[in-house]
This record gives sequence, C-alpha cells and structure tokens, in this order.
Amino acid sequence: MYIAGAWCDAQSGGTLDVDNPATGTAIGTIANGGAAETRRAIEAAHTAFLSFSKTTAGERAEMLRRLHQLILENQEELAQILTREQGKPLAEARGEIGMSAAYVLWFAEEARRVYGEIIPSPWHGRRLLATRQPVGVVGAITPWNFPSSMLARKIAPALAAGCTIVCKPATQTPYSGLAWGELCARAGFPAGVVNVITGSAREIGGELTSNPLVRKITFTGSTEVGKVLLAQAAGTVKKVSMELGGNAPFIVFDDADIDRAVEGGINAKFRNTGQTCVCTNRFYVQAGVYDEFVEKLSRATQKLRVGPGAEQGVELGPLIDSQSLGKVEELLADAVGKGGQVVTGGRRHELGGNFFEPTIIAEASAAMRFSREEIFGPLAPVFRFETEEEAVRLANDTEYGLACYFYTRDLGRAFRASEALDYGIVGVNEGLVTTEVAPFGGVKESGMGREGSRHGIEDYLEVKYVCMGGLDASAA
Ligand SMILES: NC(=O)c1ccc[n+]([C@@H]2O[C@H](COP(=O)([O-])OP(=O)(O)OC[C@H]3O[C@@H](n4cnc5c(N)ncnc54)[C@H](O)[C@@H]3O)[C@@H](O)[C@H]2O)c1
Ligand SMILES: O=C[C@H](O)CS(=O)(=O)O
Repeated sequence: MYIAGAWCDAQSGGTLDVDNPATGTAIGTIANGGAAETRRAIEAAHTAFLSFSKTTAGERAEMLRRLHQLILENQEELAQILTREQGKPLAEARGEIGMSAAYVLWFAEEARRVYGEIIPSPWHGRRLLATRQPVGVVGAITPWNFPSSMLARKIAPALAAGCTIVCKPATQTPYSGLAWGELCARAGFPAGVVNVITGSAREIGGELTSNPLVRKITFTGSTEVGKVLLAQAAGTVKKVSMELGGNAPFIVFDDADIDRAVEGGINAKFRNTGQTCVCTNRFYVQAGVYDEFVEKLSRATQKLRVGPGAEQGVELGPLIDSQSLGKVEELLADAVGKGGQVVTGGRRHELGGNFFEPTIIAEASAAMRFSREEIFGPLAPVFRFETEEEAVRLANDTEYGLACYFYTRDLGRAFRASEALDYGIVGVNEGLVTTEVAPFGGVKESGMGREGSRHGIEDYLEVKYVCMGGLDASAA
C-alpha cells in the first residue's frame, strides 16, 4: 500500500494473491489492509489537504502535466501490468493507458478554469461573491474492468480541484492502482496527497464512508455495491458520485446502414470481452432487417480472435474469473431454455479456463434474464421489434440508464429517439463514444454525477457564498 508518501505492508502482515485471468496462476500478492490502514491514510490525506488545497491552480496543473508525461513514458509497462492482472488484449490495455493520460491532461487544463462569480448586490455597501473551493479528502473506490482509466477519472479532477485522495482499487486488479501511487510521487505530488489502499473491500469501504474527515465518496462499480456505499455515506452526509451498472440497448432501425451497425455492434458488445459498463446488453433489430443483421453480426463475430491478451492480434481475452464465466453460462442456459437460438458460439472456448466463445443469441425475448440483468460477458442477445415507439419503450424498460445506441439514417428519428431514450449517454450511428472531453455518467440506477468533460471537476468543488459588507463610505 502507498500511504503518506511511503510504501507499507498491512499491519497484520497479511497478504492476498493476485491472479492472471488468462492462466489462473498467481502473478503476485498485495497487502491485505483494512480499517486501521485506511484510517492512517485518511489522516495523512487530511494533513496534506491543509497545504495542498492552498497551492495555486498553476502549480497543480504543472504536477498533473508531469503525471501525464510520466504515464505516456511508461505506457507500455503500464499496459503490460494491466493485461497481466485484468486479461484484456494488449492493444486495448495500451488504449486504456492512453485514455488515462488523456483524462490527466484534460484536468491539468481544467484546473485553471475553476472560476467564481461576482453577483450584483441587492444592497448598498455590500459585494456578493460566489467562490469555488476544493471539497477536501476524497475516498475513491474503483472496479477491475478498467483499473487505470476509472482511477484517472477520479484522481485527475480531485487533484486539479486541490483535493487529496485515498484510493481503493479492485482486489482482482490492484497493481494498476498501485502504479498510480508511484507515478504521482514521481510527478511531485506531496506525501499524503494520493494514497492507495489494498485489502478488505468491506473494511476499507466502511472506514472511507464513515470517517468524518472524508468529505466525498466517488465510486465506480456495480449498482448493488453502489447502494451499500450510498447508505453508508449517508451517516456523515458525504458528497457522492456514483458510476454504476448498465443494461445498454442497441437499436437497429430498418433505415440503418446495416454494415455500419454491425461494425458498431461488434465494438459496443465485445470490447474488453463484453466487460464494460457501456457494453451492449440488448440488441433490438427492426423486423424488416432482423435476419440480415443477425447473419452479418454472426459472420463478424466468428472472425474475432480469442486468446491470452498478451498475444499479438488477440481481440478477446478471458473473463475476469470463473464466477463471471459461470454467470454467462447461466444466462445462456436460461435463454436457450426459453426459446433462444444460438447462432454462433455458445460454449467455453477450447482454450479452457476463463475463455468463452463470443456468442450470438437470436429470438431473444423479455422473459429471458439477460433482458434485465447486466451480462458483463461476450453474449449478444438479439431481440426483434416492429415500430419506433415499441423500440424506445423496450429500450427504456429497465432500472438502468447509462448508455444506449441506435442506428438510423433518418434525421427526425435521430432527434426523436435521442430525446426519448432515458440514458446518460446516447451513441447515434456510433458504438464507441467515450472521450475525456464529454460528460460520462448515467441516470436512474446507473448512478449520479458526471466524469470527464468540463463537468467532471464540479463534484470535487464546493460553491461558497461570501457577502462582503460595510463597504460604503459611511462605514469608514
Ligand atoms: N458506470 C461506470 O462508469 C462503470 C465503469 C466500470 C464498471 N462499472 C460497473 O462495475 C461493475 C463491474 O465492476 P466490479 O465487479 O469491480 O464491481 P463491484 O461493485 O463488485 O466492485 C467495485 C469496487 O467496489 C469494491 N467493493 C465491493 N464490495 C464493497 C463493499 N461492500 N464496500 C466497499 N467496496 C466494495 C470492489 O473491491 C471494487 O474495488 C459492473 O456492474 C459495471 O457495469 C460501471
Ligand atoms: O466500463 C466502463 C467504462 O467506463 C468503459 S469506457 O472505457 O469508459 O467506455
């Protein structure tokens, strides 16, 4: 763990194994920390905040620029670490590290644009100011599927705003997060500004959400855990940002460019082996083009190369663990048992372990579990619909609201559907939409708050109203 500018073990000396999901073999161990180590990190972050919050925007921007440069200088090594602990293909890992660097550069620039306001006073002799100040100590908890870029989306705006932070990476993928501790130290962030804790999620999360020195919790992960953390944070009324689960619909209207929709569908479904929060969970295809789309999507799916992420040219790595593989098999069996038809794939890959064949299921129906449950794997259900109204109704019939996609060449339909679909992110004729310059986040049970864009720093700031009185001459 990285606490107060120093590397340390758990007080108990306990450790946890970290496995390579492609081989199932241990790649190392991490300290099995808990509440005591978290408390120490929070106290270090609180002490550091007293001085770091008084740095200038320019000084913070300069440290973030150095961090950006360090990430790029170490991109290959960071990508290798990521692939080894998470399993994704190296090309995707390099892309994730590049995206992490992009978030850091973006917030290096945003640091200088935290403006306040002077408000026209309703009284003589007074001046009204609205200033924006850093929230304070931030607790950040991140998932295993994007262990670097999910951290970047929190660390970068927090530091840009002048906050200090205690991070808990996922237990399955801790090394990418620990590398951030090292790089932040090299970038010149003072001891205590960035702290990285590993170990018992429940204990660490319990301390982060209840310790009064922590002013904000930012979480990326499942909706189920997000609800636990929201409830725990309520006890001390912390600010919260929640980036939670998804159930993305991908709608193909009969006027769509089908080949473009297939390309977008492959990207939106199978990136990170289907383990992204914005992955397509439900394909809805209008009846007139259903057979053509299924046939073309299946042909493109069969071309995907499955294998260990470290191998050149691999496009689909393993699932993160055997539990995830089991969930995919459960959802598949449920669908087949209710009339779903396997068009391609449908079984464990010949490589064995956590590898699964990319799978297309036709004749999917609302009775099947994956119409409501996040698949988080390389399983693509294809539903049929008749009308635009029906497609929007079906797409919105979920408690989630993170990302959705649709393909059409009708401009009126593009505006109607993008306004009617109840999601935080809408891809129109595009299956890959994430960028640091745009607001990322969901509605309903997909969370609250936005990351990236000019909005992403707002969650790390408090607006303060200052009424400056006694300014008229008579007061002199
Ligand atoms: N909206 C987004 O931006 C976004 C991005 C990535 C992943 N996700 C979601 O995350 C999920 C997959 O990631 P995951 O399996 O790591 O999610 P998860 O919720 O199981 O774990 C996320 C993080 O929370 C920690 N955690 C688990 N239980 C905890 C507890 N009781 N107290 C404190 N911390 C706890 C984990 O150790 C991990 O660090 C999917 O639902 C996916 O949709 C959302
Ligand atoms: O899994 C969720 C990530 O936010 C995916 S993305 O890389 O940001 O699109």
